[in-house]
Amino acid sequence: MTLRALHKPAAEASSTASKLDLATRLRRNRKSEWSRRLVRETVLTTNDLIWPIFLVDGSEPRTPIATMPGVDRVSIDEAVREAEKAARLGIPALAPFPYVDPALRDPVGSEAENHRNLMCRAIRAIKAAVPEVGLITDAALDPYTSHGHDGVLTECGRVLNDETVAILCRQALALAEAGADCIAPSDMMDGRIGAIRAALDARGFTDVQIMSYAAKYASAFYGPFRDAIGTRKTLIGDKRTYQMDPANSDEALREVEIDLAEGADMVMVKPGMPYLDICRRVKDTFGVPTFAYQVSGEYAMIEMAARAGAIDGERAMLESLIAFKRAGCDGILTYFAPRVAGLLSVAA
Ligand SMILES: NCc1[nH]cc(CCC(=O)O)c1CC(=O)O
Ligand SMILES: [Mg+2]
Repeated sequence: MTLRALHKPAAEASSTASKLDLATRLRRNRKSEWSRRLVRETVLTTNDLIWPIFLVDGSEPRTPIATMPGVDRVSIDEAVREAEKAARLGIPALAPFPYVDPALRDPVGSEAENHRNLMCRAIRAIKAAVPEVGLITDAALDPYTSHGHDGVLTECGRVLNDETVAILCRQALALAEAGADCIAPSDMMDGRIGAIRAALDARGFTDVQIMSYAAKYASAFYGPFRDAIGTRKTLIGDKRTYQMDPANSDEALREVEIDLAEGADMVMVKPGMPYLDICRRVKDTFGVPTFAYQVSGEYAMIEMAARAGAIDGERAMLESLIAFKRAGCDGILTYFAPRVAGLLSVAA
């Protein structure tokens, strides 16, 4: 029986059952699709999407990532195709991440400063072909270090803050020089936003934006990402001396406040779904462009559960993304970006 067949006249539907005397019945506004559309408080649009992609050198155009079904590492040529796809679908920006040849990794991440590295070559190629798609490029050393940390590691296992920030500034300059529109420091060193802003400005890159990974937690949900960029096996220890404790919320506001004072144009909360309370507090407190990263482990949970038949993948994807909008986010970094954009363009 279809839903339409259930729409019987009220008189016929009500009969002997005893009636509650309710002035307000919230279900009235939910009774049909037109009404649900009318009272909907938030919308998800293609303008809300940032699409993270993984780059790799070599002869293969695409290599799969076992823990992220449906997401591949792509060559630079293929990344240009992805950027063209983003433009076609109306996705505003891409966030590329490199799988760096292990032979190029060293303790201080020197390859990050190489103006001819994989990221810089990809940025130039994408910007030459599809200049209208924004490129939001990660500044952090983990793809480039032999130990997988986001900064310089001492022999006794400490990640050095100020030494790392100096390198991040040079990395940011290489990215900006290659044509990056926005630098996204994801390392969680103290003071890096101000230092990167000053370095960019000193070299004339005053229009290059900074999206700060401001409240980034030491999370188990980054597992598949570390497979994608090849740091899961090499990472020594964990990142709890620089990424935030999942138990903290007030501290996230301090992180955001400081990054804004240092010149961040946009801020990010990461991971996403387990941290929607943080998104809401950040948006309510500062009223600045606020983004969330629906990270690799969140993607994997939804996608793998869907492939196993446990949940409806398309609905779970859309529900997870509208939740970010409801929590106050202006946009979401999500591996689902092309799929969602495809759906939204069909719906429009
Ligand atoms: N600078 C590292 C970085 N940048 C983005 C992610 C994770 C993104 C994801 O899981 O999708 C990470 C992982 C980490 O901190 O170990
Ligand atoms: Mg900070």
